[in-house]
Amino acid sequence: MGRPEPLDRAASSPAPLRQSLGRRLVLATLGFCLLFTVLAVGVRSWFAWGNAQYAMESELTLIDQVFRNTLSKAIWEMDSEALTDQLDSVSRAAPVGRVELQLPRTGREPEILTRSSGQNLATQRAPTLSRTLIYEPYPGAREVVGRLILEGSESLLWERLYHQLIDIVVTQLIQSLLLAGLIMWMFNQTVTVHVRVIARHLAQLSPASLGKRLRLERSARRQDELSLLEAGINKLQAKLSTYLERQRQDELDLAAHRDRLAELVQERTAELRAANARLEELSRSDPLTGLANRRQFDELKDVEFRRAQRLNQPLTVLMCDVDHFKRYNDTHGHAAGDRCLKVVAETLTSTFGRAGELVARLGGEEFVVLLPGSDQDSAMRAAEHVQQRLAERALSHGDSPVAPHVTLSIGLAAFDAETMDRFDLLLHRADEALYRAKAQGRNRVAD
Ligand SMILES: Nc1nc2c(ncn2[C@@H]2O[C@H](COP(=O)(O)OP(=O)(O)OP(=O)(O)O)[C@@H](O)[C@H]2O)c(=O)[nH]1
Repeated sequence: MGRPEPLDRAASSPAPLRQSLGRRLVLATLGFCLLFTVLAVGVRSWFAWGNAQYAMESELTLIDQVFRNTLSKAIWEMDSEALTDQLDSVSRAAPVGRVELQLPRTGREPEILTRSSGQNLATQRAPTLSRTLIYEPYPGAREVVGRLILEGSESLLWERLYHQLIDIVVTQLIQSLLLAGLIMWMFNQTVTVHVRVIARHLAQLSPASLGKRLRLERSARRQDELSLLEAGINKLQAKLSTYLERQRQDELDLAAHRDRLAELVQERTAELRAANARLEELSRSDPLTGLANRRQFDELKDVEFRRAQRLNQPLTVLMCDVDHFKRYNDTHGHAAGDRCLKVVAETLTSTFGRAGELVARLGGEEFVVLLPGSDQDSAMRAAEHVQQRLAERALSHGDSPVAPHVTLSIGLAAFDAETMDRFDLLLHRADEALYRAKAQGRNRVAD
């Protein structure tokens, strides 16, 4: 068995990852976190600004409460030195950017005394507190002595916001980065690791390993999309395995059928060959005696004749005819006639059994013997020997004037290269000799 081939060669090793899901998720999370950080910083800064304004307003209120009575008293008593000291003290307070004291004068514009911290900006985003100064020289007598306007220090506001802003940005960034890291770690632990296991499993899959189930290394209690994917892959493998097994079985059955068919074809071919050989033999042999028939004789006679011509070898022909065979048939019956013909055939074949010698039945009670290599004398002796052997068989012939048993008349002709240029002439000579043998009284050999 060779090494099992992966289902798909292209998938045998996973392609290198150009972009991992985890990396994309981290980048997206980071982008989102940065956007979120910017928005959160903006919102928190807005609230921080509001809180700073509120805090500054509280501080100004406190300053107002601290200095209101002493200022009112200094104005009432027209103690300009104390008033100046008080104003300077108020303006030196950190939250105060500018302080203005309006002193009403009868029939004239109010006198305005101002102090600035020197760092105040012109935009006036800082809170402003405006209070009426009232002095009570004795209980129940309330006198309005002026108006105190406290403007907060905007530069201080910005400074405080700046410090808060750094805190906000740093904490927000840390939050975002921690969140992105956490998401990345969780995604890696819960998804990416298992997706890689699935990809590796699929890449190593081959027809031989279809039975190996995919198992994700995580709690079996988890039932989510990855569980669906795991179950789906295992189900698909099982189906594929069944399908391949059935296909393998079908192929085996098909191969068995094919082999059986090939055997049958071989058997039939052998039978046909044998039948053809048998037909061929039948077409070339006499069915009654089994001797060569005229067709086979005609095929071989010319071969032997040409060989005798070429090699200048002797060749003789015996034409044999059963004497008064018609009478034999009439006396003993046709079936006995058949048996008689068989005995004559056996006698001939047992006498002429050498290689190249051919005994054929030309038809009826007429036989021919082809004797290559035999000259006239030896052929004569052989012919007489046949007659003798037939006589020994003593086949009774009840109506033969020649002998009480079946006899043969034989005409003999030898090949003569000078007078015979084709076989028919030799055969004709043998026929003439047979005619002479008959004419001379039958049961003899004539040449
Ligand atoms: N039983 C049998 N008889 C056959 C067969 N073929 C031919 N014969 C018979 O052989 C006989 C031949 O008769 P003829 O040609 O007159 O020859 P004959 O009687 O031998 O006379 P001669 O040749 O002059 O001695 C006929 O009666 C044929 O019917 C055969 O296959 N079987």
